[in-house]
Order: sequence, then structure tokens, then C-alpha cells
Amino acid sequence: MRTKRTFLAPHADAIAWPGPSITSITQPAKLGLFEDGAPVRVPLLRRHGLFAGMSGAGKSGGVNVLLGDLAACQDVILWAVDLKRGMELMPWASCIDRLATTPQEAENLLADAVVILDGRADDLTRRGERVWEPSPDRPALIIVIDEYAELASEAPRAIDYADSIARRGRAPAVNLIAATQRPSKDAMGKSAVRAQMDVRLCFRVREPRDGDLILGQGMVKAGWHPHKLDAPGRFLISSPEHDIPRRARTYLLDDEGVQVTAARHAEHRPSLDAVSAQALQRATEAPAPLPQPAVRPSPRHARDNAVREAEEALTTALRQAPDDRTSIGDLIRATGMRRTWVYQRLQELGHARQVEQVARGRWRALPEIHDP
Ligand SMILES: Nc1ncnc2c1ncn2[C@@H]1O[C@H](COP(=O)(O)OP(=O)(O)OP(=O)(O)O)[C@@H](O)[C@H]1O
Repeated sequence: MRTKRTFLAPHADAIAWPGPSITSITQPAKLGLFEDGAPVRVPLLRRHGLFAGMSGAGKSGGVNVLLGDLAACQDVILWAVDLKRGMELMPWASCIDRLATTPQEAENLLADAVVILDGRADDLTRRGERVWEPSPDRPALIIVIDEYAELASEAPRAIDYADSIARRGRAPAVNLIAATQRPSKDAMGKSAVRAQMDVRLCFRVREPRDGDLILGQGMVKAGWHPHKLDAPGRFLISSPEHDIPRRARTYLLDDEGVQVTAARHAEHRPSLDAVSAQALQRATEAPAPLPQPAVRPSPRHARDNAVREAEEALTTALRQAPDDRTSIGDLIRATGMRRTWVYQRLQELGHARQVEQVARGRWRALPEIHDP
């Protein structure tokens, strides 16, 4: 009986995530299976994506599968916006280069993405090239925005930056992946973001007209019926290579799978390329040059000092954490260091039994660090 059901509908039951399907953003990601068992392959390079559907339909599950693939790509820098205080995306913090959890941080993050986009566009012009070809030295920048509607209502200025990225981000490989329940005008803000979405995953919706809202006007009449999807994770996909309605189901990546996958790839994430870093640097430079100190410390001396200060800040933050626990995001803010550094330091302190992980992305100091 079970064999027959599996044969007829390979996703009658949840389909366990088989692990990352790609190592480069130039390869199509595999997000799940169609009803006939064929994999859902989606090229993501130079594309913006929308994951939409009603609450509980499986958007976050879909975003997790996508992140599982992107975390394994060494030619992708991941940034993310999660205004639910990082609840959804924090488990991926060790693979996310920059995570915004407040409206102000979201606005700053998207403004910086536009700076990068412009810097890359200038670089392409100088080189006489049309598009940014991602590589580990020149990675694509992908910005995942969970609950896009909250961004529109809480950080309306951020929407202008998102709009700019949606319209101009393809050539310089700066792309958006947005998740939202109903991408109505109110939810998306007054911008062209929805119209710019090249890949749309539509999970279960409440009413047929929500299908048109997500997939495009006239799609329900043309046979796309996301209101009939009947289990979490089931979706219809519309993209240049998927233009007929075929029901599919995302793989299921459970919490433990996220933890293991994030930990596995955290150490191999690429750094922001020089072109983008310099564009950000130029944007933050003070207009007037700062007075030079009489004796300038050597770069190495300055670096050692910075690391020492960061280590002290890390220890203090762990010792003073409320409820005896602190998040990776707090530690990044307290130390001013990159995520990878914080993560590595926590691993080292963990081996030395000075800290322990109490929950995903949350750490606490053990007595040794409290009373050195
Ligand atoms: N592919 C899948 N197969 C089986 N179960 C799934 C799948 N995707 C999601 N689920 C289950 O469905 C539930 C809801 O999924 P999820 O949180 O992804 O929904 P959502 O659309 O993001 O909801 P919300 O908008 O409320 O955040 C989860 O408990 C999850 O385990």
C-alpha cells in the first residue's frame, strides 16, 4: 500500500532534504520534487525570488532549503533581514555575513547593498564588462528578507533601497529573496519589487485571487491553483524555465539539519570582494581627513590590539549576558568582529570548557570564564 502511494505521489509524505545540491550560484538550486518525482531545479544567478503563501504554508521551510544550498556556495555572500528579532534566520547566523533584526539595521543594510551595487557597476564599466561573474573572490551578494511586509510597514525608507536593488541588481549580482504572506501593494510598499521577481514560489493561499497577486494577473484562470494546495511545503513555481503549473513540494530541512549544515559551512564562507569593500569604505569615509597621530602604530601592532580588545569585549559580553546567555548577533555587535571570527572563538572557548552552546545560536559562559 505504502509503495503504491509513494509511487503515485512521491511527496505524499515529507521529503527529507538530501543535503546541498550545489557548490556555486552558477548551478541551479534543487528545492524539492515535483509530483512525478522530478527535482525542482531553479537557476538563481542574477535573479530575484519571492516565496509567498499563507501562514503555515511552508515559506520558511522553503527559505531554509534555499539557504542550505546557498550556504554551500563559496561564491555567494549572504545578508539577511529578519524583523522577527532574528527568530527565523538566526539559526543560519554563522553563515550570514550580516543580519539585520531592527528596522534601522535593515535600512542600513539595504542602503549598503545599493552602495555595493553602484561600486560593482562602476567596476564593470571600467573593465568593459557587462555582468559580474561570481567567483569566490568576487561573490554574488544575496539578501534574504523574511516577512517583507514588516519591512514595508516598519522601515518604509528601506523599501526604496530594495526597489533600487530589484531594478538594478541583476548585472552586478546583487539579488533579493523575499518571503511574505500576501504580496499586496500594502505589504510590498509603493515599489516595483513584486514586478521584478523572476522566480516565484507560491505556497498555499487562502483565496484564488491571492494566487494572481503572487504569480501574476490571469494565472489562476490559466490553471495555476495554489488555493488547492493541501499540505505544508507544497508549492507552484513560476520562473523562466517553469511556465506550466506543476505541483511540487519542498524538501524538509529540520532544526537539527539547519544547525549541522550551518556549522559545516560556516568556516568556508567567502569574504566580501575588494571592489564592494572599497565602495563601502568610500561611502563611510569622513569628509574631512582625521588628524594623523604623531607616531603611527604599525599595522600589525594595530591588528593585534584590535583582536585583544575584541577578545576582551567577547568575554565581557558573555559574562554580563542577561539570563546567562547571549546570541551570536549580540557578540558580533559587542566585538565589532566578523561572524566567522566570533564563531571560531566560541568554538575554541567551547573546547576549553569556558563557554557552552545552550540553544541554536545562543551561548553562555561557564564558571571558568566568570571567575578566571
Ligand atoms: N516541505 C515540507 N514538508 C513537510 N512539512 C513542512 C514542509 N515545509 C514546512 N512544513 C511544516 O509546516 C509548518 C509550517 O511551515 P513554515 O513555518 O515554513 O510556514 P510559513 O509559511 O513560513 O508560516 P509563517 O508565515 O507563519 O511563518 C512547520 O511546522 C513545518 O515543519
